[in-house]
Amino acid sequence: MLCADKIEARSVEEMFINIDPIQAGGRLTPEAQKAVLAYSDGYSVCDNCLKPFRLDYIKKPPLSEFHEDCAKWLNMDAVRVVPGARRGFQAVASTLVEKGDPVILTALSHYTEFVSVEQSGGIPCEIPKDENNHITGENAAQKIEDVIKEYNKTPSLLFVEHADYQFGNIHDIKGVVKAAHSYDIPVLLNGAYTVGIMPVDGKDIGADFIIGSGHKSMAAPAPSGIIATTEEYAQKVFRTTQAKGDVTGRTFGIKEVEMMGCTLMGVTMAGLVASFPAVKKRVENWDTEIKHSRMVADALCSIEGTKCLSDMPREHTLTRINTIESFDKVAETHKKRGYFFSAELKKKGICGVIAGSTKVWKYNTFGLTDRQTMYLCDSFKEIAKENGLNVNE
Ligand SMILES: Cc1ncc(COP(=O)(O)O)c(C=O)c1O
Repeated sequence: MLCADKIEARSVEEMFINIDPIQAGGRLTPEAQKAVLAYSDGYSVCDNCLKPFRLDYIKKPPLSEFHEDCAKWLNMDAVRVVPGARRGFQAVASTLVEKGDPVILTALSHYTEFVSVEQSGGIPCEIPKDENNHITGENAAQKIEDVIKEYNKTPSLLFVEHADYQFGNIHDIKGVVKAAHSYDIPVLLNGAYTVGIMPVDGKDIGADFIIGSGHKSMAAPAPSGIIATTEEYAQKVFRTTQAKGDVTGRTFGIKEVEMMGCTLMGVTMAGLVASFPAVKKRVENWDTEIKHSRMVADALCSIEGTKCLSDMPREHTLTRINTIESFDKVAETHKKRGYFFSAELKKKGICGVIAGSTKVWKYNTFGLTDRQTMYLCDSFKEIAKENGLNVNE
């Protein structure tokens, strides 16, 4: 059988409440699903690529408008699309980091940030998290001082997560930016878990770069994402090519080096653009998302022995939970061992918790309705009670 024959219709989103920590913000809107079908061919958004030949100038479909609107929406000066947040990190690091430069990351940085530093030959230096799993301006300032002393060089870039992938905590970004800017270090804000799900105001935050992930948080197909920056850094990161053919003398005009000319030429671009109006609207509902997240965290914490490892009350929809003293105790004697938990959730139509996890695990409530949220709370409590755990109602 050819592997292509094994790709079947995917029913997860229709049949289950999906609380997978990385999938919640990337589910397509109906508009994006329609656009994906319409633009399923290879270079489909390039039908009307007229002079100047570059993705961000295309008017039909309205890609140039998307670039402008997206920059405005983030209160930044310029935006480009990239195949995933990681390619945004790569473009910035490749522009600003020289071999041997120290680069500041954090103890909660994603591996793709480290890899982008590695590709550029930089030396990663981590800001430690504090006892509350937060990255603070104070710790950032201290780390910068230490790094300058150790390497006798000012770091060329600082990465910080707006909301981190481990705890879903929101960090002291303004404090970190203030510390970095007092040493003239540009700041890249990793908005993989914020751009597209909660309001983000670049000028207010003061970051030099904001990176978003389309498939994680902008209801777009993978791999997609955006890189937003200021006028000053747009000149650098979006510089155009100087390459020249030495036989024919050809030049390549307005193609941007870090974007390799053009980036998202088909279905990913169409999906990102089609979801954008709904994405802009949904960030305004962040208060409701937080209310839902708090309801679920409270329901889980009402189960005796369960501890929320993320900030409480929740300020984000991604949450890390410790059930070593609750569901894992059940797993010790259950005939399905740790698999009992995901199996019971599945019976109730809930998926997204890694099968076998009963110790420390993550979930994401983003996008659930009121009814789904209440159902999820009740389901966790029911599973607890049915397996002999105490629930504090
Ligand atoms: C915090 C964080 N940053 C960046 C990424 C990479 O994003 P992308 O897949 O869009 O490149 C991830 C992916 O899991 C992530 O969790």
